[in-house]
Amino acid sequence: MRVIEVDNYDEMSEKAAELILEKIKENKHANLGLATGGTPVGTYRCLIKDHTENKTSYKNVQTFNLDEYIGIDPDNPNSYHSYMKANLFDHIDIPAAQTHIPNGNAEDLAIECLRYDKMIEEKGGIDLQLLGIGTNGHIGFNEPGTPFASHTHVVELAQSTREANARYFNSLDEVPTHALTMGISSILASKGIVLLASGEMKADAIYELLYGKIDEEMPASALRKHSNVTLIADKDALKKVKGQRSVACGQ
Ligand SMILES: N[C@@H]1[C@@H](O)[C@H](O)[C@@H](COP(=O)(O)O)O[C@@H]1O
Repeated sequence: MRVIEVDNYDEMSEKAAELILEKIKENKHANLGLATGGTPVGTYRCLIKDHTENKTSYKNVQTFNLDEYIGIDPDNPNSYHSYMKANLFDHIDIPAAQTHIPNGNAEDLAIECLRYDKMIEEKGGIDLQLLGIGTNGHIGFNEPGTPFASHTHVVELAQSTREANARYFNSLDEVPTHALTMGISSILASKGIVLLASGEMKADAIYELLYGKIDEEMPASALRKHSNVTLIADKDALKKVKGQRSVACGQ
């Protein structure tokens, strides 16, 4: 795993946007895997700024989001559909039909999961997957204990995840209990992965990711099985690994 240490959130966001833009320059038909949460908002802001100033085009890009809540309307301001529109899609030239997000309101969720994986595969797979990390090490909505072999599936959210995400809702009761998420195996199928982490809150998870066991109880540790992962983390997120950086943290 390549580790890029940056000073703060803004530098992390700029670096991540740079890697995404490099990918689009290399291949204007790039398939991008996108994430939600607070962490990638700055990256999306940098992409929007670049689009405005340098006119990088997304006309041929396809995007695939990691996850979506079950049981809230796509128009609900807290859905990941709304998040993606507000934070990125409404500000760049990507055609709506090329933005893909699991449908948490599908009549048959099992069929929706199969459809989503099949669609990603049929479109050639993901070239670059952007990821955040939960304080308990979750990626997407893959909570501790999720099999590494999992594909897109329905999950029951951990109480700690619901509490962490309650800041976006009026109350904890409003936070959905379930979600659809790409599985660990779907994530590992990406050709390249960029994981972002900022702030002290993520320091334990980053320590475990780099130095803990590769274990299903720590979902992000599966990333150590992938040969092309870049972690961009700020000083606060890397706080616990200081002095240990010479230890190999690869596969
Ligand atoms: N499903 C998302 C994850 O994709 C995200 O990585 C995580 C961390 O969120 P934040 O970036 O706000 O810390 O939260 C949510 O649960």
